[in-house]
Amino acid sequence: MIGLYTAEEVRAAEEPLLATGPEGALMQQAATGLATVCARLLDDVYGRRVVLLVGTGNNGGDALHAGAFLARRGARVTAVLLDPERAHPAGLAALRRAGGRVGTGADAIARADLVLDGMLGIGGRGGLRPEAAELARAAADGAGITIAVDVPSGVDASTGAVDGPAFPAMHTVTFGAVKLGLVVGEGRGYAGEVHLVDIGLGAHLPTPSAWRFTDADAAARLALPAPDDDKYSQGVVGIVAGSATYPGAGVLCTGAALRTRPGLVRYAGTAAGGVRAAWPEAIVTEGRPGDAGRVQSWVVGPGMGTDDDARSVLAEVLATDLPVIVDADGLTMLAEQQDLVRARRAATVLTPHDREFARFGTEPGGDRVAAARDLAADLGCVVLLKGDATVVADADGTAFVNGTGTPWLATAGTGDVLSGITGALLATGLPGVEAAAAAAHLHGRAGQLAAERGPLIAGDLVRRLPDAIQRVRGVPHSGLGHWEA
Ligand SMILES: NC(=O)C1=CN([C@@H]2O[C@H](COP(=O)(O)OP(=O)(O)OC[C@H]3O[C@@H](n4cnc5c(N)ncnc54)[C@H](OP(=O)(O)O)[C@@H]3O)[C@@H](O)[C@H]2O)[C@@H](O)CC1
Ligand SMILES: [K+]
Repeated sequence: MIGLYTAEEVRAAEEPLLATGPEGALMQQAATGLATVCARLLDDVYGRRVVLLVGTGNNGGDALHAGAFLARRGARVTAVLLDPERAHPAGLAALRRAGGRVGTGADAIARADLVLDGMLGIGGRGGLRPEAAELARAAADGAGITIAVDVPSGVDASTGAVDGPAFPAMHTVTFGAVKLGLVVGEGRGYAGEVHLVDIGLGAHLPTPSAWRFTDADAAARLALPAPDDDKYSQGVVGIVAGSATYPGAGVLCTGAALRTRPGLVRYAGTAAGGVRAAWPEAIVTEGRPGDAGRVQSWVVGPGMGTDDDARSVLAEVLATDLPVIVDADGLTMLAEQQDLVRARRAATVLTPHDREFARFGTEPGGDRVAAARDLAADLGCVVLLKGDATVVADADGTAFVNGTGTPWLATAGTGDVLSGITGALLATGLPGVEAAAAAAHLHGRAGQLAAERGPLIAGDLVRRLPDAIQRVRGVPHSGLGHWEA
C-alpha cells in the first residue's frame, strides 16, 4: 500500500533529519530530484526558458536551487520573487552564480517553456494572496509545462481543499512522501502527475493518515477458488436492486457480482424477469430477500425505489446479521432512518455520491477524507464517498483514497456495478473497509480498460471485469494498457 501523509506528518518526519544533517542537505536533495524531473520533461535543457515563481519560504528555496541546476545546464532561468526581501538567500545566491536572473511576472510566464511553482509548499495557509493568485492565473494561461514544487500553491497539502485560485500543475514533484492533498478532492485536479523524490524520510514517517491500494493490494483481497470449493463456499451474494419498471440496476448489479465472484449470486425483487433474462446463471426470485435462500452478504438499494415496500425490504435486509452494502435509493431511505445502521453488528458499507452524502446531514466539503471518516464514525459503518478519487473510511478512522478510474466512469449505471462488486467481495468475508477499497480499485481498472475503446457504458464495465481482475493479479493479457500503481 502507498502511504498518504498530511503536511504535519511530513514536517515531523523532517525535523530529526534537519536537526542532525548538514545545513541545507535536505533541500539540496529535494532540489536535485526536482531539477532532474524538470530536465527530463524539457527533454533538451539548453536554451529553454524557465520561470521560477518564488515565495518566501523553503518551497521557494527548492525552486531557486533547482533553477540554478537548470541554468548550469544552459537554460535561461528567470526568478519572479513574491517578496524580494524574503526570498531564500542561499537559493537566490546559487541561482545568480549559475547565471539566472530576477525578473517580473506575466510576460515572462507567457513565453516560458517551463514554469516552476515554488510559491507555497507545506507551509501554505488558506487561499493564495493576490500577487500569488495572479501568477497562478498567468501560468494557467501560458503554454509552458507547469510543475509544482512539493504541492501546487493554493492546494491544502493535507486535505486537497482549494480556496480560490491555485497553480494548475501538469506535474507535481513532491518530497519525502505523497501528501494526501495531491490525490484527493480538488487538489488532485491541480496536481497533475505526481512524482515522488526520496529525501530519506522513510524511517521517520509515522503511520500514514490514509492509504492507496496498489494492484497487488487489490489482488491479495480477491481470493481464488480453491480445489475443494463448491458454488456455495466461495461466498454467496444476494442482490436487491432494480424494479419492474427499471430492471437495469438489477441487471447491472447482478452481472457485476457474477463477474467478480461467479460461485453463486441470488437475486430477490421486482426486476426478476429482466435479471433472469440477462443472467441465467443467477438464482432469481420475485419474492422478498427472505425468500431468496442463504447468502453471505446483501446488496440493497440501486433502482429499487423508495415506496413503502422498498422501505420494508431495506429494513429486512438491515435486520440480518450479514454484511450489507447500501447504495442509491437505499441511501435515500436510510438517511431518514439512520438508526437502522447504528443498530447493526455486521459490516455495513454505504456508497454515497455527494448529494446522497449530504442527505445524512452535512455536505462533504473540501476535506473529503475527514467527511467520510466523520460519517463512518457517527454511524459505525464504512463510508465509500464516490468522486474523482473515491474515499473509503471506516468508523475507526482507517481511510483509503482510490487511485484508479477515468472520467468516463461518470455515467449512468456505473454505481450499480460498483455495488455488485462490493457485495461480491463482502460475501467472501473481507472486512467491510477492505472489500470497499478493493471494489473501488477494481471498478476503476475496469473503467480504464473499457475507456481504451472510447466512451464507455456501465455494461462495458461488467464485460471488462474479468480482464480487470487478471490485470490487478498481474496476469499478462494482450491488449491491456499499462498504468502506474
Ligand atoms: N524543511 C526543509 O528543510 C525542507 C523543506 N522542503 C521544502 O520546504 C517547504 C516548506 O517550507 P516552509 O515551511 O518554509 O513553507 P512554504 O511552504 O515555503 O511557505 C511558507 C511561506 O509562505 C507564506 N504564505 C503562507 N500562506 C500563504 C498564502 N496563502 N499566500 C501567500 N503566501 C503565503 C508564508 O509567509 P508569511 O505568512 O510569513 O508571509 C511563509 O513564508 C516544503 O513544502 C518543501 O518544498 C524541502 O526542501 C525539503 C527540506
Ligand atoms: K509549490
